[in-house]
Amino acid sequence: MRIRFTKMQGAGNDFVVLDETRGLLGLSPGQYRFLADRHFGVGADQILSVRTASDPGVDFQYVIHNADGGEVEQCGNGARCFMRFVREQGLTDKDVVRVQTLAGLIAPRMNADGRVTVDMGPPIFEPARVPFDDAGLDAQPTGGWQTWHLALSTEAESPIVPLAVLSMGNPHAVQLVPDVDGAPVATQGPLIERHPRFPQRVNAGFMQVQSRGQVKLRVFERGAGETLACGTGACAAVVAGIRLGLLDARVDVHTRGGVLTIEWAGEQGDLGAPVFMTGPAVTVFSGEIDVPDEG
Ligand SMILES: N[C@H](CCC[C@H](N)C(=O)O)C(=O)O
Repeated sequence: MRIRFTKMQGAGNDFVVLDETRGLLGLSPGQYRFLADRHFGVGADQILSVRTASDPGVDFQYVIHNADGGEVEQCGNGARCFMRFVREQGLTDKDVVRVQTLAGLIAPRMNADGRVTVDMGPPIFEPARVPFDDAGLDAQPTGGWQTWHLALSTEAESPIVPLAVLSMGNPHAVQLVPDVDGAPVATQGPLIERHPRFPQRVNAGFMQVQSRGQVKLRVFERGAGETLACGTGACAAVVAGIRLGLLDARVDVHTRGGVLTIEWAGEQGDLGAPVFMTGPAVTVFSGEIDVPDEG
């Protein structure tokens, strides 16, 4: 099957974007994996599908697949690229669009400076909704909130890691590190991602707090490995930092691929306040590719 695609990136988190507004391609997990493959396909962290929405008042549907072919609920950097794509492709002339995702409605806005701000909706803290299996565990009071001290393997000398656990529609486990560049992302990332207490796996964040308004972040993403940036990961890390009493309401998140600005009013106690993420969205190139039928 020959398909057209657009390659995009948001702070170095890269995507293959497919316009399915005129008909669904019906791709299999294997075909998504092929498109994401950096040697045999196009290469991307996620595949984003742009589809029409059925509900009145909703402009588009946004479907996300990780590089491993699995469909997921949300992708923040992808939401910014989604906004740039629908404008550049002439699918809308609106400055703000309402987009239906598996995680619920989001509202990306194209700013005059070319950056995109997305209302990512409110964070979710209930363990069962992350989902996180907290059976038999005691949350450890940490700052103004809590962390969960998880052994990363059954071996005797396994590290015990204090994790802040929450969801942005997709699951996140965030830990504080003194130096993000020296953090054990490659070793602990996969162990956290597939930890048995996360029944749908989890994105593993490593956050270095530099001040109440500046952090550095690396994320080992569920289904993609370490990416240069993770938008929902940046949202989750800042919300966790605010709840732990370490951050103010507006934070610049320095990732390996660029800077994202996250704002959350939850510090004033409104835990249901939406999280706003602002950052870049870049079109790299468009092309066509033959996708093998078996995928
Ligand atoms: N790996 C994530 C999906 C992509 C999220 C990330 N690329 C972002 O910008 O939010 C997950 O499995 O939940």
